[in-house]
Amino acid sequence: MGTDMHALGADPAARPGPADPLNLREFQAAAKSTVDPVYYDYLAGGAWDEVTLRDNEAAFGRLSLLPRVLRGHEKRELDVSLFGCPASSPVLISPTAFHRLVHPEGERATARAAAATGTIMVVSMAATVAVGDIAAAAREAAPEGGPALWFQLYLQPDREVTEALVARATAAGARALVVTVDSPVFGTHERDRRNGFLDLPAGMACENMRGLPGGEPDAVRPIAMSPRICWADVDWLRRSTSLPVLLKGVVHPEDARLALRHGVDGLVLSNHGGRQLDTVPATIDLLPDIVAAVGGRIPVILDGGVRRGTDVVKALALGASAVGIGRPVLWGLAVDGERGVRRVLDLLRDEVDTALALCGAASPRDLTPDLVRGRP
Ligand SMILES: Cc1cc2nc3c(=O)[nH]c(=O)nc-3n(C[C@H](O)[C@H](O)[C@H](O)COP(=O)(O)O)c2cc1C
Ligand SMILES: CC(C)CC(=O)C(=O)O
Repeated sequence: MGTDMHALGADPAARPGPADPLNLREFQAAAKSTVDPVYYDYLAGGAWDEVTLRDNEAAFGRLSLLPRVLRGHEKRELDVSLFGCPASSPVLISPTAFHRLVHPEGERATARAAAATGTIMVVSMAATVAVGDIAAAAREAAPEGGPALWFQLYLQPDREVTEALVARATAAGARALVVTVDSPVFGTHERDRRNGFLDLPAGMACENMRGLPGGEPDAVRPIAMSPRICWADVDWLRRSTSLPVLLKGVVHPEDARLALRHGVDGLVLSNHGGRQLDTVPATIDLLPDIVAAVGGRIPVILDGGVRRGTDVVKALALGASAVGIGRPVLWGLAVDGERGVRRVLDLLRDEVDTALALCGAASPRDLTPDLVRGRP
């Protein structure tokens, strides 16, 4: 056959075996069959009726792509640079808690896969491996250039505790702070209530929360979600670190404008994968308004429901600088540890590459809003 049909098959080492998942959905199915159903429900679930959870994915399906033709590009360039971090694709790893629930290596394996593929990983404050150990694992996998890790933070009511967390992340080499602001209280996950999943199993803990000020040297402090947190806390953080500060979970255009006024460096447009306030719109539906509010002054990264290269292309065309994936990384990790996460990242990168080519684009910069249409 003259075309490079199934180019993946060209390299025997990269060729998937008959049972290997071929796309992110197949990874989800494979994860579901291996992960303890209680933990699977924790990963999969959303808040209350899970309206937002479903809509994040459904909304991508309601959009069509209208490609351009005859553009004469030979190959695509997927690299992006965000806050001085070069990345091999516009897809980054959104912060998710508790990776050791699905694989004994936990965040270490995820970080190795991220480093090996040149992917930015946002480490969750609720990681089951300490950020310093995650960074060490990433350095082993890709010694040159240092790990492209960012650190996700819930601002703690006790500023001394937040300060200690920021100091740890900075010492580990984190290149940006992602402050999650959609969680003044924890959303209600009824699947977890029904299953009685209220705490981590013995031997697992939020390692970043160990030995913080005000506690015993080895004690693990609970993560506080506090409705008292306000813009003054963002101002304080902005003053107390030289790292870029992003806010994750801004969905209202007025808050996007406020973020600019408070000197925030970037936004992650996110509804927490439908796990906080239910019935918030799908993030892809909110993107045009947030992009308009920001007016190109800071990058907007979108997450929620990204499962295909076409989803990535739609978000970039509508003005996102990059997208994040949450659950798919955990599916890859559950199925095959570091290799599984690598495969998830590689599959999505290949899909983005093909979708760009089919849209007549040579890079994310060529994607414009006219390529996206609402379905009639
Ligand atoms: C199991 C799980 C744990 C999560 N933990 C965190 C977290 O610790 N901090 C945070 O800001 N967001 C957390 N999120 C939200 C993700 O960062 C992200 O916004 C969401 O998963 C994106 O949607 P997707 O899973 O559809 O890709 C979590 C999501 C899941 C599914
Ligand atoms: C431990 C939690 C704070 C993690 C989280 O954000 C989530 O499960 O959605």
